[in-house]
Amino acid sequence: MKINSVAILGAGAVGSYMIWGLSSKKDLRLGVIGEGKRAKRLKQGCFINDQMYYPEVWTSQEAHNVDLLIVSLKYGALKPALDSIKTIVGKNTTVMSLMNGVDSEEIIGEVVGNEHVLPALIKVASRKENGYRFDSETTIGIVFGEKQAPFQSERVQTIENLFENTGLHYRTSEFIQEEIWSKFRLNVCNNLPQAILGVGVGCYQDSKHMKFIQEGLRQELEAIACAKGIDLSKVASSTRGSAVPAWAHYSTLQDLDAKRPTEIDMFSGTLIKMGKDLGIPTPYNKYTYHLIKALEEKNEGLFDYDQNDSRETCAK
Ligand SMILES: NC(=O)C1=CN([C@@H]2O[C@H](COP(=O)(O)OP(=O)(O)OC[C@H]3O[C@@H](n4cnc5c(N)ncnc54)[C@H](OP(=O)(O)O)[C@@H]3O)[C@@H](O)[C@H]2O)C=CC1
Ligand SMILES: CC(C)(CO)C(=O)C(=O)O
Repeated sequence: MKINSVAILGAGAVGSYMIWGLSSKKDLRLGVIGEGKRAKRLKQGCFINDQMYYPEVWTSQEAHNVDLLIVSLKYGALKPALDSIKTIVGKNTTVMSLMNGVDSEEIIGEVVGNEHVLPALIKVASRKENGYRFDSETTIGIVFGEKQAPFQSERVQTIENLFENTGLHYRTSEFIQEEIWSKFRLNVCNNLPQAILGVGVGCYQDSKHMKFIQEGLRQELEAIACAKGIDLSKVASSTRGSAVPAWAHYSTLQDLDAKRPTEIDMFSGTLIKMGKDLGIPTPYNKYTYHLIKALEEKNEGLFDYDQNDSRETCAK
């Protein structure tokens, strides 16, 4: 088996890493999904690390039964794109979601069948800056694998062959669910408190208060993982091996800074729902969820009160 065609749904920061790597692959049909204005823009090329790339631009129908579909959407765009994913996936399509969080695979699996979905995650720091930009050398890259044996399945080997000699960094894992949850822990514990305070990631080392909040989030997440049978001790700590400068802003803070909606529903929102189903209290996540939602409202101008606003709210 060989992969002859790959479609990328979400040609943003993560999608650009995949376009960059897979464009070097001879004999591969590489397309990005886009319709209307987005298609028009994508046809002008994708500017990545100071170079222009021209993947084909396909509608969902044109991409039907592609060998590999890579989903790299923001969480808020996933549900609106499910019809498109359903159209793209054919009998032979494998779907790999590189989205953060722990439920994109399940959401996609519900509409296309879980047998099409190969669980995965990506560790990359890619950002919108004169096109998209990342450091390919320091990128940890894609981790993927079967949920159960045989781990070296035909589709795993086929994807390894696809990524070979592309410059993409990748590895396979026999503990993919734990790997995904470990990345989730990294995001929930590091992205969220710093996003509320609006400071670099060094805050967890420099402030015992920030560390305290981080710990609260971590304990709730680990209790939920444990109740779901996810043994996080099976994978090395996801923070090990990736040096991050103290000033670094993870994606949630980047979203707030750019006045974009965050993916808080995918982080604390999912944990709150899971906690409710499992009878596990999640007060740190609830507080964090509502504060980040309120910061989104602040960005939308909800609290732009002015001196002429005559409404009275509470007593002095
Ligand atoms: N950025 C990073 O370094 C990392 C991000 N992640 C995760 O990866 C996921 C993607 O993030 P990121 O790449 O940063 O997000 P971006 O916003 O950069 O990219 C998402 C892309 O999806 C496109 N899109 C939205 N809806 C559709 C649709 N219906 N059809 C086709 N394209 C669509 C958007 O196009 P348009 O702009 O036209 O709306 C945009 O280009 C998130 O879950 C994130 O948490 C994981 C690791 C690192
Ligand atoms: C931590 C990082 C950069 C790792 O890929 C990420 O996922 C994020 O910023 O949300």
